[in-house]
Amino acid sequence: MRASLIQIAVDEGETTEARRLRAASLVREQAGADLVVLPELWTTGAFAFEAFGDGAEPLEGPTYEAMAKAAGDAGVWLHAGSIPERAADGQLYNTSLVFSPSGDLAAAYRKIHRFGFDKGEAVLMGAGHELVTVRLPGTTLGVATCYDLRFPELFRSLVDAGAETLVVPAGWPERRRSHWTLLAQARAVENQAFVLACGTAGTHAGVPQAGHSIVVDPWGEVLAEAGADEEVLTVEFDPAKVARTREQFPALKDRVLGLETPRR
Ligand SMILES: O=C(O)CCC(=O)C(=O)O
Repeated sequence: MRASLIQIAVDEGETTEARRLRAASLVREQAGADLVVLPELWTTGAFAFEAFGDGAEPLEGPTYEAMAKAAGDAGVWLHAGSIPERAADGQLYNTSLVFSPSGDLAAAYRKIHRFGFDKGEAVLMGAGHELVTVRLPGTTLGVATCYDLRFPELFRSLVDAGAETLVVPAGWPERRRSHWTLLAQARAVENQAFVLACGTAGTHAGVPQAGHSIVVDPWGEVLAEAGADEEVLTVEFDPAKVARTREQFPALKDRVLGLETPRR
């Protein structure tokens, strides 16, 4: 399986429309790949909180249209990263879109864990509540977004739902890059799954982005890692390695569920 992670730069000098056109053209250039991944909130920037309102789109808005067409033109599965979605009731969500090679929407995932504690995304956007997996030929994707990476129970639930390849678009900041790399490897090792984590490059809202998109195999080995700048990270991997790893080192079978909290 060939995957291309498009670590696009999100800088304020470029308009959303220009970046959308550029992203669509980068997706088309990946024709021949099986799966293409874009990062989180690449139209506005994950830290450009004041742009979320104006940059918000209905689910089937301009980014949906452009990405559906690009996926169909390239004939690839496309995880188009996430958009600030404005739902019919006006609520904003950080929503990821996955398209099939015919350009049809295969899944939409509203980010469950919102980042910012008492500000930013955590107060501006609503929380998703649904796990999302997507069946591809040869593997099942489990979908999560950025800050979700810090919550292992979400990934375990995705594994229980059949996920073998965990796809994590992000807008991760440079100042916590060591956590990004460590957590991507941890999620791969503990779930015996591939992790494809695609970040952004550039600086927006004064926050330098980490870049360093990374692909980790079910044994925790880093198959490919990008640098800090805009880059397309392409990697070949064998999805059957998930089943082999889980069979040869069957740690997932030793889970003990339903532990009780001790009474004091
Ligand atoms: O968890 C982190 O350190 C970064 C999370 C983040 O930037 C996000 O979810 O947008």
